[in-house]
Amino acid sequence: MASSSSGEFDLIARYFSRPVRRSPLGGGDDCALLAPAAGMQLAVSSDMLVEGRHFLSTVDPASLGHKALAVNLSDLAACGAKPLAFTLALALPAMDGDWLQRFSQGLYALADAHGCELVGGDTTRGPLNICITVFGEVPAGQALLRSGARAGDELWVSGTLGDARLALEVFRGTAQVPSEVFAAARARMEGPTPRVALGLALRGVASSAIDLSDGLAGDLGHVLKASGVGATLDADAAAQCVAARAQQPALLDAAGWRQLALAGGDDYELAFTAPPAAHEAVLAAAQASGTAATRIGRIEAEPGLRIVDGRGQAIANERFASFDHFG
Ligand SMILES: Nc1ncnc2c1ncn2[C@@H]1O[C@H](COP(=O)(O)OP(=O)(O)OP(=O)(O)O)[C@@H](O)[C@H]1O
Ligand SMILES: Cc1ncc(C[n+]2csc(CCOP(=O)(O)O)c2C)c(N)n1
Ligand SMILES: [Mg+2]
Repeated sequence: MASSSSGEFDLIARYFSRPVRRSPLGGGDDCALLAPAAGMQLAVSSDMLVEGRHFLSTVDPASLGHKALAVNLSDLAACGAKPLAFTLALALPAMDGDWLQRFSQGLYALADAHGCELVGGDTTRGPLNICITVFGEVPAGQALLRSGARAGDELWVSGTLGDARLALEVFRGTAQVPSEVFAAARARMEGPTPRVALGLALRGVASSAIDLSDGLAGDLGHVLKASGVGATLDADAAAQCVAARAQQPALLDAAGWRQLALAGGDDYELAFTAPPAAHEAVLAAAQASGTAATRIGRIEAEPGLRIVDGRGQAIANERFASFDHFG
């Protein structure tokens, strides 16, 4: 039922009603209409951001708008899907024009960069909460899945790991780092880059993929389970992917860097597998998409995740717990 004030509809009209060009119908009716091209499947994913749990109340609203969409686009990237459209469900404690202006700026900037149109949503009063559903398209049967890893495949990760967690620990007061290290880590925490171009380039190359949100070790476990395989993961190779390490190598010891890389969370990178014969094709996909790709292990027939150090020795005395809302 409509609210008694017209504020809700003014808000939607002012901040979230740009005309759509690629979809047959955007917001304003009871449903939006999408028209994926012939032969394409729709890829659909939802991610919610809750104040205090996914972001701090002090975050710049433009960053929040960016991140709310980025974490969703990251799921499309993991499936090798091309972004088409998204919906935005928003609970707001109050009507704050300045906040909404900046939030929508950050949101639309990333949406425009990916040709992904806002086609509808829902707006209500309540504790600050942002839920986006993205729709992408992928040629039928070509989506990258968690279930495709095979024994003998190489295991790869894109970009950098652990820096978002480092920034979170600084905000929590449990870590102290030089200001330039904090600035870079904070940018990764508040402004992740969804690896959409890499996901597209990995279609037909990667055997499986997942995006990393809860932490590499835990998220990799989903791939292993879905694929019915195991893996050996070189924790020190993964730990080389922490960008802060290049800036400040002595900040942590080897175990500390491994913790950030394997159990940091909030990375929004892709972990993916590919047969050794596709090694050069993976490097070409990484180069074509302007994203680093690092080999961090191998898929094996024996179930379970075996975490080793750079010399191949088992690491048994470190726990790599992934983020769990109810854990
Ligand atoms: N409330 C729900 N109802 C139905 N399915 C759900 C629900 N919550 C999660 N799922 C499904 O469970 C799976 C795991 O959900 P999760 O939110 O952890 O996704 P993810 O991609 O692994 O992580 P992230 O949300 O960080 O992207 C997904 O396939 C998701 O669609
Ligand atoms: C204030 C604050 N506290 C903690 C975190 C870390 N964090 C929250 S949810 C999540 C996993 C992905 O979420 P989901 O599984 O819901 O998609 C991570 C790593 C943060 N970013 N901000
Ligand atoms: Mg995901």
